[in-house]
Amino acid sequence: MQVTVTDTSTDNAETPPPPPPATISFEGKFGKNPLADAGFGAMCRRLPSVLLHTARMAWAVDRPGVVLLLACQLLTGTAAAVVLTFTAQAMTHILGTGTVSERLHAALPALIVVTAAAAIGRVSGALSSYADGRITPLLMTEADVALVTAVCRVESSAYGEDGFADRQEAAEIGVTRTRLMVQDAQRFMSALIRMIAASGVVTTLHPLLLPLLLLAVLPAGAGAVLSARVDYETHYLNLGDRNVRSMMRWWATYSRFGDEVRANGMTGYLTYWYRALSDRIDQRTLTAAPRMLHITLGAGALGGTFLLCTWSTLAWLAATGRIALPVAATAVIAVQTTLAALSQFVIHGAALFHTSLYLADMRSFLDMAQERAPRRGESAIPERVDQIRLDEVVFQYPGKEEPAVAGVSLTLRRGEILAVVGENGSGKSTLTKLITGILLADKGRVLWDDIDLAQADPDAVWNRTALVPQNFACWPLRARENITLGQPRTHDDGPVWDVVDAVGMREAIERLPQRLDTLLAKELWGGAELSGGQWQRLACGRVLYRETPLLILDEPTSQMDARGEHAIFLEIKRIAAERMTIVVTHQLENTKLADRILVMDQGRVIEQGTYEDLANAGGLFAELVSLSQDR
Ligand SMILES: Nc1ncnc2c1ncn2[C@@H]1O[C@H](COP(=O)(O)OP(=O)(O)OP(=O)(O)O)[C@@H](O)[C@H]1O
Repeated sequence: MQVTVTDTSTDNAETPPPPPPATISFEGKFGKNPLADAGFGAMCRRLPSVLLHTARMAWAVDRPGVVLLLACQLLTGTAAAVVLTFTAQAMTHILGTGTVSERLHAALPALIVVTAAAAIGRVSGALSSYADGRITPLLMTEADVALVTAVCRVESSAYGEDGFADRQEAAEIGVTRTRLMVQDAQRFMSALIRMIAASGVVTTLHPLLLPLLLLAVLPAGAGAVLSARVDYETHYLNLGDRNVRSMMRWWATYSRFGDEVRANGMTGYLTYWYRALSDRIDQRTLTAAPRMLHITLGAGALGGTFLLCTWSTLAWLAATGRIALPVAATAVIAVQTTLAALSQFVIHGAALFHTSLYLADMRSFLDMAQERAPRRGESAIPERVDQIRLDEVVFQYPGKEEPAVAGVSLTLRRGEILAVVGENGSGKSTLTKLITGILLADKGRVLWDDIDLAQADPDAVWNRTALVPQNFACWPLRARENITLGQPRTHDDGPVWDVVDAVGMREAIERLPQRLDTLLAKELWGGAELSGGQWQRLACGRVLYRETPLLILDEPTSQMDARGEHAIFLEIKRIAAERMTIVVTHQLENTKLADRILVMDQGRVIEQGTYEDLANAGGLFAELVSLSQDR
C-alpha cells in the first residue's frame, strides 16, 4: 500500500494550511478491481452460481423456509400463467358473437378461474415475503458471525498484511448486503417463472411478438448491469478511504478519547479532516453520476424504440387481418404482462448481480482469513510446563528493514521471575509475543518442554498463557466478566473476589451500584466507569484468575498508584513458585523482584543477571538506572 501525503502549504501563507488526509492507493494484487476486465457476458454467467450459493446458504439456516419459498415461487408462476391463459379465453368469449349476457355467460368459467388463480398468486406472493423475512435475518447473522469468527481466528501476523483491513471493510459491506440476497434471488426467480409462463402464452398468439418484446427489454437489462458495474467501481475506488474514515470516526468520537481531543484543540482539525475525506469520497461518487445518466438514457432510448416496434407490429398484424380482433385484444394484455415480467426479470437479474459483487468480496475475505488461520500442527501441551527455551529466535515484521528480535536464546524455568527491560522499540513486546506463540519465529525455535510452538496446537498453548499486554482492553462487560473472560464459569464468585482482593479492588467494586454485576461502560445505560489505574488492576486480576503455567505482564503497573503496584508485585511473588513469570517494565526499581533481568537492545539480549550485578556492571542497565535517578 502506498501512502502519499499531499502538502498544500504555499510559500507566502503565514501559517501553512492543515495537511489533507493521506491518499491511499493499493498496489499489488489489490490494486486491480476484479471487475475491471469483466464483460457483460461474464457478469450474466455469474448469476447461476450466485443463485446456487444463495440457495445453499439459505438451506443451511432454514430448510422449511427455503421449501416454502420455492413452493410459493412455483405457485406464483403457475398462477400467472393460468391468469394469462384464461384471460385470453375470457377475451375471446367477451369479444365474440352473441348478446352481452350470452358472451358474459360463456366467459364466466374462465373469469372464475382467473379470479381464483389471481388470489392464489397473491397468497403465495405474501407467503414468499414471509419466507424471505424468516431466512434473511438468519442469513445476515450467519454471515456476520462467520466474519467476526474468521477475523478472531487468523494468525495475528495477518493484521499487518497489506490490504487485510481493507478487504475486511469490503467484507463488512458484503455482510450488510446479505440483507438483499434472498430478496433479490426470490424476485429474480419469480420474475423468471412469470416470464416463462407469459412468453409461452405470447408465443402462441403470434411467434413474432416474443423476439420483439425481448429486444424491448434487453437494453434495460444491459443498462442495469452496466450501472451496477459503475457503482461497484466507485465503491472499489473508495474502499481504502472509507476504511480510514470509519477508523478515524471511531477514534474521534469515542468518549474515552474525548478529553484528549478537546484539551489539545484537535476538534477543528479532526472535523476538517473528516470533511475533507468525505468530500474526496463524494467527488468520486459524483464523477460516476453522469456515466450512470448516460447508461440509463441510452438504455431507455433503445428499449423505447424496440417497444414502439412491438406495438406497431401488433397494430399491423391486426390491421392486415393476420390475427383476429379478440386475439389482438388478448395480445395487448399478454404483451403488457410479458413486458412487465421481462422487465422485472432483467431488473432483478441486475440487482442480483449487483448484490453478488459485494457478497463475492465477503466470500473472498472469508477465504483469505481461512488461508491465514493457524496451521501449526496438533502437538498437545501438557497441563504442567516446566521450561520454555528459545533457540536463536529471529523475527522481522513484514515491510521492516531490521528484525525486531534478532537471535535471542534463553531458558525460562518454572518458579522463575524474569524481568525484560530495554529502551523503546528494543523488541521486548515482540519477544513476549514469540514466547506465547502469538507470533511464530522466522528462524530459530521456541520450545515449551521440548514441544516446538510451530508444531503445537495454538489453542492448547493459549490455554496455558496469561498476558497483560501494553494496550489491554477495557471490555464493555460486567465487572465479573472483565475478570473471568476466557475462563469457564464457576458456581460462586469466591475465586473472583479472591482475585479482586489480590489487586486491591474490593473497595472500588463494592462501591459500584451492582458490585460485580455492574456494566463497566458508562456510555451504556446503567453502566459505570473506572479510573485508568483501576482498569489496569482489573486487567491484572484477569490474568491472575487464569492460573496458567506462564504469566506475562507487559508494563502492568504503568497507571497504578504505589499501593496498587505494591499489591500486584506482592501477588506475583506469592504465586511465582507455580509458574514462569515474565515482567516487561521501564520501572527499573520493579526489576528487583526478578530472579533474572534481561536487557534488550535492537532485538538482542545484551546483558542479563540480577539487579545488583547489572546495576554495577557499567552497561546499558546501569546507565538507565542512573538516568531514572537523575532528577
Ligand atoms: N505490528 C508491528 N508491525 C510492524 N512493526 C512493528 C510492529 N510492532 C512492533 N514493531 C516494530 O518492532 C520493533 C520492536 O517493537 P516492540 O514493540 O517489540 O518494542 P518494545 O521494546 O516493546 O518497545 P516499547 O518499550 O516502546 O514498548 C520496533 O521497531 C517497532 O517499530
